[in-house]
Amino acid sequence: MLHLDKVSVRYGPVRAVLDLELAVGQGELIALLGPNGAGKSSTIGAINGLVPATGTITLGGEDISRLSVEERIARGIAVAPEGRRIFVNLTVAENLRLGAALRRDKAGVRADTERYLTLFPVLAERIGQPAGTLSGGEQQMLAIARAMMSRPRVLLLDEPSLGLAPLIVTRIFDLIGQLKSEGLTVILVEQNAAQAMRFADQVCVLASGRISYRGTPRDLAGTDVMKLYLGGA
Ligand SMILES: Nc1ncnc2c1ncn2[C@@H]1O[C@H](COP(=O)(O)OP(=O)(O)OP(=O)(O)O)[C@@H](O)[C@H]1O
Repeated sequence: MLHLDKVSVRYGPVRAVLDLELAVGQGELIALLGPNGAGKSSTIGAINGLVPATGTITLGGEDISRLSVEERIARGIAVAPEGRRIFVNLTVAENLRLGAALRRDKAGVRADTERYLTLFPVLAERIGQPAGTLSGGEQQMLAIARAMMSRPRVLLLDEPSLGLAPLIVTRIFDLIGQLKSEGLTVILVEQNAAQAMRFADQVCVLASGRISYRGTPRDLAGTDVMKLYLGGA
């Protein structure tokens, strides 16, 4: 579904991502782990087009490397960014509508709105409230629902657990697991390795812009990577 070939990101003299190779199949979830500054967010930015990158990115066989952010959204790439970045002064309903801004199928947008309000009932209860009045967990749910409103084939999730209580994190990962079970392809940047492993088909550890480890969650059991990220589990 999504393939990265020799993708690199530079910020002036800083080499944030170096010749990254990544392949994710339809309905797969790949977890990107790694310390602060490893290049995880830059990788997400390279895929959605917000960060200039070299190399080749293909989606369903089509080269999207030179397309704009909007063109990539139209082809099925959506991001729920780190820090959520919802529009705090707009209502929940308005945020959801913006997620579907590039869609012309009004009936489909209505049906998807219903669907995500059913999947995230707390958003239905707060549909007319400014998004800034939602709790952190609710804002994260809104960020995911807003991203899903563009009907993505690939959802990029940047640290969905950041700053949230464990119970809320579990709830959010349950929802991510459900979307994956419906065929969504997910690239997940996450510090909470235990949660990321629940649904991951592949785990990649980035260090200084390169992949230092790649394997299935089962391969990871008992390795140093596991000790580093799961405190010796
Ligand atoms: N806009 C920018 N200008 C210059 N350097 C940047 C910029 N954005 C990121 N960097 C640098 O690129 C490297 C990778 O950053 P990136 O945010 O991709 O890492 P990360 O793995 O997502 O880290 P974190 O877990 O802290 O979010 C870091 O050294 C960072 O300082």
